Amino acid sequence: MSAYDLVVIGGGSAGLTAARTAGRFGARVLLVERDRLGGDCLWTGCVPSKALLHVAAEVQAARRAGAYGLAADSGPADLAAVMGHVKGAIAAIEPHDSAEELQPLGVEVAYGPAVFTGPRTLTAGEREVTFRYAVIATGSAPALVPVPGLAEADPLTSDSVWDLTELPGRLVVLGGGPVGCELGQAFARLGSRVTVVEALERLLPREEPRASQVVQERLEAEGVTVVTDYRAEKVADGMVHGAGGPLPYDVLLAVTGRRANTTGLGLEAAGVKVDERGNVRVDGRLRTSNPRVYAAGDVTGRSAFTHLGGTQGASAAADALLGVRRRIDYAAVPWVTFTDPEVARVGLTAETARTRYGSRAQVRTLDHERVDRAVADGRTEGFTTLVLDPRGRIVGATVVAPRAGETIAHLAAAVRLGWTPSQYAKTVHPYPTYADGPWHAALLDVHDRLARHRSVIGGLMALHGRARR
Ligand SMILES: Cc1cc2nc3c(=O)[nH]c(=O)nc-3n(C[C@H](O)[C@H](O)[C@H](O)COP(=O)(O)OP(=O)(O)OC[C@H]3O[C@@H](n4cnc5c(N)ncnc54)[C@H](O)[C@@H]3O)c2cc1C
Ligand SMILES: NC(=O)c1ccc[n+]([C@@H]2O[C@H](COP(=O)([O-])OP(=O)(O)OC[C@H]3O[C@@H](n4cnc5c(N)ncnc54)[C@H](O)[C@@H]3O)[C@@H](O)[C@H]2O)c1
Repeated sequence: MSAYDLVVIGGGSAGLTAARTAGRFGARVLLVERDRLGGDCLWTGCVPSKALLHVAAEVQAARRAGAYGLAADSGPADLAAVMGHVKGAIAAIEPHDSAEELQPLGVEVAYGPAVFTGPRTLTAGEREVTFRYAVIATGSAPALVPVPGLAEADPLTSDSVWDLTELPGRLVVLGGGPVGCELGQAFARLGSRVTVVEALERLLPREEPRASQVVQERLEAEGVTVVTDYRAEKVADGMVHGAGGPLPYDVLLAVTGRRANTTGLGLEAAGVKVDERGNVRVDGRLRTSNPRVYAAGDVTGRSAFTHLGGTQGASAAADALLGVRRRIDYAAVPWVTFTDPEVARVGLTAETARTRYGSRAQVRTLDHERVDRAVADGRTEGFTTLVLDPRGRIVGATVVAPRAGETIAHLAAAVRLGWTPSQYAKTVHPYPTYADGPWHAALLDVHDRLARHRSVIGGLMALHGRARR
């Protein structure tokens, strides 16, 4: 039986980062992967989706070229060529996540499913292993909602959509969350007739209502049919059926959420408990109910993003091996939905702030008609919202704009550091960029405060004038 300081189960974003971190500490580390290193992000998530969105954006730009006197091509794209670009991006990134890259860090890789056999033992494929600590980083998988006929219709999911070789004619996307909106827009731009169906009253229901509205208007302007408040009741005869009428499809894509991968892991043998939603239950230090076993990434239900999964993986490894407690400030973790325009957020929405602070919450919104870069690009539909707590600190922000994902990083720092808008505004931002949105939103607050303290400033000016006389 081989013994390790740390055994990491799952070689996705969370597991790879946990293993690399532990390897850098000089620990004896085993990473167990049942399939292929890289996980969801590399093979079926972030990388393929962003590569697809890139091609779709280029196709969209070509379609608009007619407005500037160039011959615009309005036919459908060649999906095989598009997927060639997607696979190229995966192939270029794959080596960074490989066993060869891990080896110099002292991380061993074993292939096969990991199954706990006791609180400090597991099998990794054929091997029996003991560990001082383990990190469960087995991720999540697409979950089908229990709609009669849906499973039988064998819809595509975000796992299998990458195997398409021909562009769907009529594509119905069940689920208007980030995956549904990103993929729905991409396929529409490539030439499919897309219907995005959302059970709740708006797309991207976790975001600011205005962000949902901007995205819906954009999708509709690009030919997508958006159906909200629609509960699918049955799938039969090539149609989704619900109170809103039948929705016929050639290809059905079900992207209605995900479920943690815990089946067959032997969690009971390890004394690891799951919560009522099937996620591995963790405390603030990412320890499970077995203090020798940690969990990180999607499997915890406390992360659905690569950057957060990685951060959790590193924290879990440092906590286990060094006793270093790195509290993750979840309130300051940004995320982005990569539609066009992008929807980027950190922290509270205006509504959650009002629920928490009542009327003492303050909200500053700047329309991007006031952002010169947006005007130059013809992209003034976006906006920036800053949400302030009663002490005037930035506790939330939403940016809707092209490249909002780049803009949100500085706002995440502001939330983490508890900055007020005036502290944020002290950093000079380059002109003309979309970062002007948050900067000017912060300046709005500064100017408002100046206006409210006009008499004090008047007094100061008078004093200064007298001193100079
Ligand atoms: C379409 C799509 C687009 C996305 N886009 C983004 C984005 O733009 N930005 C972003 O931040 N996030 C994005 N995400 C989310 C992101 O992909 C996930 O949050 C992230 O990949 C989760 O990482 P993880 O390490 O927790 O799990 P995973 O990456 O799923 O890795 C888990 C690994 O564990 C292995 N495994 C499972 N069970 C066992 C077992 N018993 N034994 C051994 N190995 C096992 C699996 O084979 C897998 O390799 C997207 C997701 C989807 C579906
Ligand atoms: N850019 C990113 O960081 C990114 C991109 C994609 C996905 N992700 C993450 O991956 C996870 C999964 O994303 P997702 O979009 O699959 O799930 P999700 O849970 O975020 O969204 C699913 C949507 O489907 C809707 N829905 C549920 N049942 C339905 C039904 N019967 N009919 C119609 N609609 C229904 C839900 O109301 C919800 O809006 C999310 O947590 C997301 O944050 C991140």
